[in-house]
Amino acid sequence: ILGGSTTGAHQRPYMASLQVDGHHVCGGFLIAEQWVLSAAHCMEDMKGKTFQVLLGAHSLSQPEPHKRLYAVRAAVRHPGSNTETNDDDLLLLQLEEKATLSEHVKILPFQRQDVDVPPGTMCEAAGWGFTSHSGRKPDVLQQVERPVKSREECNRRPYHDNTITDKMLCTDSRKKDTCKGDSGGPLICNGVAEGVVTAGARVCGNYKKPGIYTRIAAYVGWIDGVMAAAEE
Ligand SMILES: NCc1cccc(Nc2n[nH]c3ncnc(Nc4cccc(O)c4)c23)c1
Repeated sequence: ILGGSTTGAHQRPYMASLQVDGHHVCGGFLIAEQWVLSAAHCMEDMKGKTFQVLLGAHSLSQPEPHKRLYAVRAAVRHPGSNTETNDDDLLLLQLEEKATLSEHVKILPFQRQDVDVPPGTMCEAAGWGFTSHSGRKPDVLQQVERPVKSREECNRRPYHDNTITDKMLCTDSRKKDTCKGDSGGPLICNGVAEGVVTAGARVCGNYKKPGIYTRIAAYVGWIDGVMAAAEE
């Protein structure tokens, strides 16, 4: 997160850190007791390594009473996701067991109505991604407030030039923005998860490349279907 601030400890108890070999690689968030939603691109540089999901954390390094690493029973990428585009950039992670919910570990509701967030709506992103262009990694959770930018404007040059589909949304990225390591985290508008951070052009903090998010409401059928199928 560029240009943001440290979150109050455990004020975002739905946040997940996706870890490979004990290192934070992506964000994610708890959408059900045994399910974390994140971004498919987070699984790209995995080379068959194993994911773990850290819940209940504020600091990535310090011992905290409610921090707990969960093994992943299943990782389900959206079938439309691929390395060439930002399309369908969603990943569902089934935890090895149900998360123990508490004041520090909670489910974040997501938007189920497939209606665009009005441009200008102030939303929040959070994560443990880069806090500087030089690649500084924070130890504690960061957050930033960003206004939604209309798809019509976001699709113009010099912005994203017609690559933003109806299943994506944009936020202004002037100085304050998401960055490497924030992928997979939520965009929260009025207390509801509306988007999932996707890297897009990978540029951070440049107004010419607004932040891009996958619109969760456009994938409710897929999300419910994957979770239901695992219950059978
Ligand atoms: N703001 C959009 C966004 C959301 C999530 C991730 C990303 N960026 C990135 N995703 N993956 C990456 N691999 C390498 N470098 C990256 N960005 C980068 C790194 C240092 C300085 C800088 O200005 C930008 C990214 C960008």
